[in-house]
Amino acid sequence: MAIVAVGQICSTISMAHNLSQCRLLVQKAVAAGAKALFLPEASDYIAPTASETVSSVRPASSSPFVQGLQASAREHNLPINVGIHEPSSKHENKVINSLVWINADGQIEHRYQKLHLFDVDIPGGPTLQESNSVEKGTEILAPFPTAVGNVGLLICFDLRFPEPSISLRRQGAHIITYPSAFTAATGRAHWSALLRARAIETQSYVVAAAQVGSHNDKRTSYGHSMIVSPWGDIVAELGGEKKDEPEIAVGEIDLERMEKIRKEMPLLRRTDVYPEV
Ligand SMILES: O=C(O)CNC(=O)[C@H](CS)NC(=O)CCC(=O)C(=O)O
Repeated sequence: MAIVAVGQICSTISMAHNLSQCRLLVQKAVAAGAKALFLPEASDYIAPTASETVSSVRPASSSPFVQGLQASAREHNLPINVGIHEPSSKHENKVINSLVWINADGQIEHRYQKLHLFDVDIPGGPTLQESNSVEKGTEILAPFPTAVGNVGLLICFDLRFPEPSISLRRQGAHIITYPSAFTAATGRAHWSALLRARAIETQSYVVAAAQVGSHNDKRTSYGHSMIVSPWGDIVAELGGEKKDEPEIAVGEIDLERMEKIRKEMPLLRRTDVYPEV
C-alpha cells in the first residue's frame, strides 16, 4: 500500500507565487510519507484573459515554475503530477493545457494534452471559452506504471465524459487523475457526483487535485480536492475555502482491495449490443 497526496492551491498570474505554494505542498507531502503528489490543473498560472493566458506561456524547458518543481521532485525523490500551460506548436496564438508526470529524478516522463475544452455560456455564470486560447489534444495517453500504481491522466472538463476513463481502465489504469479548476457554480452541482461515478464505473482510484478560491476578479474555483476509492468512498477531501497556507490531503492506494472489487463485481460491457460507445 502506498500513500498519495493531493495538493490544493489558488494559482494567480504570478508564477513565482504559484511555485512557492507548490513547494510548500511538496514539503507537506514528504512529511506525510506520500509516494506521489498530485497538483491541480494550471498550477503554473491562471490568467484573467485569454490573451494573458497565451502571453504568459513558457516552454517547460525554460519555465521557472516547471524547473523549480523538477528540482523539488529530485531533492525529495518524489514524483509530481502537475497541470501546466505549454506553447502550441500548431497555433501561434494558442497554448496547450498539459499535464506532466515529473518522476523522482526530476525528469518529465509523461505528458497528456487536455482533450475536451471548456466552452460554456451559462447566464449568471460561468461563461468561459477555453478554445479561444487552448488547442485541444488528439489522443489518450496509455496508463504508465509508477510507485503507486498504473496512472492514467485526464484533466478537469474531461471528467464529464466517461469514455476516456473507461478507455484508460481497459488499458490497465489503477488510478485516474483529474487535476482541475472547476468553477464554484458547476463544482457545487456536479464535482463529487462525477468523481465518484468515474471511480465506481472504472473500479479505479480517482485522484483529483483542485484549484480553490479567487484567482482574479473574474474566476473563483470550487476546491474540494479529493481521493475516491474504487468502491466510491471519498477517502480524503479538502474544503472549499482558500486557506492562509495551501493544504494537502492524503490517502492510501490499496491495489489488493481494488483487485478484489474488480473480481467480485466484474463490469463486463455489452459492446456487442452498443458498439457505438
Ligand atoms: O484557464 C486556465 O488557465 C486553466 N483551465 C481551466 O481552468 C479550465 C478551462 S477554463 N477549466 C475547466 O475546464 C473547468 C470545468 C468546469 O468547471 C466544469 O466542467 O464544470
